[in-house]
Order: sequence, then structure tokens, then C-alpha cells
Amino acid sequence: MSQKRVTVYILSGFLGSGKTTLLTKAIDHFTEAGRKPAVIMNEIGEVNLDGQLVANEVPMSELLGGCICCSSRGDLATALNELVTGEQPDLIFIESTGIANPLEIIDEVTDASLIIPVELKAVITVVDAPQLLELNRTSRGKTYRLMKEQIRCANLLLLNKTDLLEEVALQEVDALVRDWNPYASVLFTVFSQIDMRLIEVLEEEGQARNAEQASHAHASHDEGEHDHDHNHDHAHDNDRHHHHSHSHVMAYTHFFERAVDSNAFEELVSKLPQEVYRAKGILSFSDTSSRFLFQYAYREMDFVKITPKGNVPDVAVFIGENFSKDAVRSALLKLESISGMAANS
Ligand SMILES: Nc1nc2c(ncn2[C@@H]2O[C@H](COP(=O)(O)OP(=O)(O)OP(=O)(O)O)[C@@H](O)[C@H]2O)c(=O)[nH]1
Repeated sequence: MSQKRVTVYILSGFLGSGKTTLLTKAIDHFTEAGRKPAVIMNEIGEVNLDGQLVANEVPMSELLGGCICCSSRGDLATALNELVTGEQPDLIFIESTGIANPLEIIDEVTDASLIIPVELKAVITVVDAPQLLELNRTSRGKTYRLMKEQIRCANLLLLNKTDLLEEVALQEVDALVRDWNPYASVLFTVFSQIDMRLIEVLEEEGQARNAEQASHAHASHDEGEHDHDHNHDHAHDNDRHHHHSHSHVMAYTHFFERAVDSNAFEELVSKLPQEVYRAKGILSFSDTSSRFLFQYAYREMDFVKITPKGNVPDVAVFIGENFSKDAVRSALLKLESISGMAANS
């Protein structure tokens, strides 16, 4: 008799679009429904900050310091295998990094399903609607084209952060994504709030739709409309996968030695070069008693009180394109030194 397969969902979407916000809601929903979700969390930085938002009892596998869609190839299959055999979950959410191309992850999960009892049911892409709209109107660079690929691969599309857009802008971004992906269901969301039964429907609809859609996305991918730096020197040049590198994207992880002043930190973040488009961290401030989870996405800053799980240092990860890590590091060290002097005076 064939073994029951564990449902897998890929959560895709550019950096800071709202994937973790969706993930935590989905976990709550499925847990309340008596099912056992597990998570594979991939982060570009060296620390898993998003994992802080996931309840302790949820089995989680972390792939840190790189992007599963290229550098850690093979690790994803290992993580899937360990979760399936060790935890027997009912479903697994793979939260990709914001810079991942879902096609590569689809390929890897599909390959893994040949030997591990898992089944990819859907790709859910969360779109930062204001960001997509602005990029569409202005630069249309690498980020824009990656977002387009993430949108093309989706079965379900969340046009998120609609609280930041006017109705007419919503219509514009809606038309854009429907043109790129006529197959997906499109939802307007605020803080990735959806009726989670829609995910269950995706689970029931199963594979057929996926196959149709993946071939559509692959076809588009092959048309060369994407913008990754394909690594043609790669040893598997002739295989069917499209390896690419994220050479343009970099991350700097800063471990703080002391608490810093919250206002000075906010000012520092507001003055970050525009090439730094995402940052997050867990921080202690010299002028507050609790610790904070800090988020910076597409020029919006957010601080939420947090009591971290385990022994987490004060740390922040800065992600962007071709920015000077040294400049960011120096600014943070200066901030620490000023805060240290103020504390001693
Ligand atoms: N205004 C607004 N902010 C939102 C919305 N959804 C999420 N955010 C905020 O956007 C920031 C990033 O959200 P996350 O859920 O961490 O995004 P992510 O896609 O997981 O980010 P990465 O893991 O870095 O790729 C957080 O500060 C969220 O609170 C929304 O609908 N509106």
C-alpha cells in the first residue's frame, strides 16, 4: 500500500513582502484544525529571526546563510526527509528567502518527492503590492523581474500591504499580476490575512493544476525574461535546472556588543543607502526595558516587543544589493560607541 504523502507548500515572495506574517497565521489555523504543520525556514543571513515568530512546538528546520534555490542545493531534500521521518507532520511550509526563484525550489521538492513521501501542492506568493507598483512605474530592474518570476509560479497570489494603496493603484497592480499569471487566484490582503480554507482548497485541487502552471512558468522562464546571473560555468550545465547566482544580493549580519539608543538607531536605519532594502533584528535599547523585533522592509520600519526564544544575542541583518557592508558596520559601531559613552557618563 502506498504511504500517505506529506503536503508541501512553498511560500514565495520578495524580501519583506509578508511571507512570515502569512506563515504564522497559517500555522495557527492548521494547528487549531488539529493538524500538525512543520516549517523549513531559509534565511540569507546567519540567524533565523523569523523563526522567533513561530511557536516552539512547531517542528522547524533552518537553512541559514544562503538561498536554497542555489547555494544549498540538496539541503532542502535532507531537511524534508528529516522532518518527515522524525516529526511525521501533516503538512510542511517551506518559507524561501525573498530572493529565491521558486522554480528552482519546485524542481528540488519535486525531485525529493521521488524518494521521500512528500507532495508539492502549491506555491503561494506574497507580493508587496506598493513595491511592485512603484517598480513597474519606474526602474523595472532585477528585483522587478524576480518578483515577476515569483508571481508566475504561484497558484495563490496575495497582493499584500493594500492598506498602503489607493483603490485605483490596486486595480493597476491587480491587472499587472493577472496578466503575468492568469492561472492563480488573486487576493488583496492586509497583513497577509486570508481565509485559510483557500489553502485547504489548494491541497484538495492537487497536482494537475500545478503541473500545468509549472510548465507555463518554465516556458516563461525559458523565454529569457528573467534577470538572474546564470552561472554557465556550473558543473551541471547540461541538466534541466536553471542555476543562477545571487551575486548582486548581499547580507551583513551585525552582532551588537551593547544596547543602543532607540532614536539614534531609527535615525541610522532611516539613512541607510537605498541599496539596503531589507533589515531585521532583535535588539535591546538603552532607553527601553524590553527587547524588540525590528523590521525594515521597503522603507517602512516596525518595532515589536519580543521575549526571544532561547538565548538570542542582539543582532541585525541588513540585506540589499551591492551596498558597502563596511559603511553599515562602521555606522553601527559608531552608534554602539556613542551609546556606550552615554551609558558611562
Ligand atoms: N503596512 C503593512 N505592513 C505589513 C503588511 N504585511 C506585513 N507587513 C510588515 O512588513 C514587514 C515584513 O513582513 P514579513 O512577514 O516579515 O515579510 P517576509 O516576506 O517574511 O520577509 P523576509 O523573510 O525578509 O523575506 C513586517 O514589519 C510586517 O509587519 C501589510 O499588509 N501592511
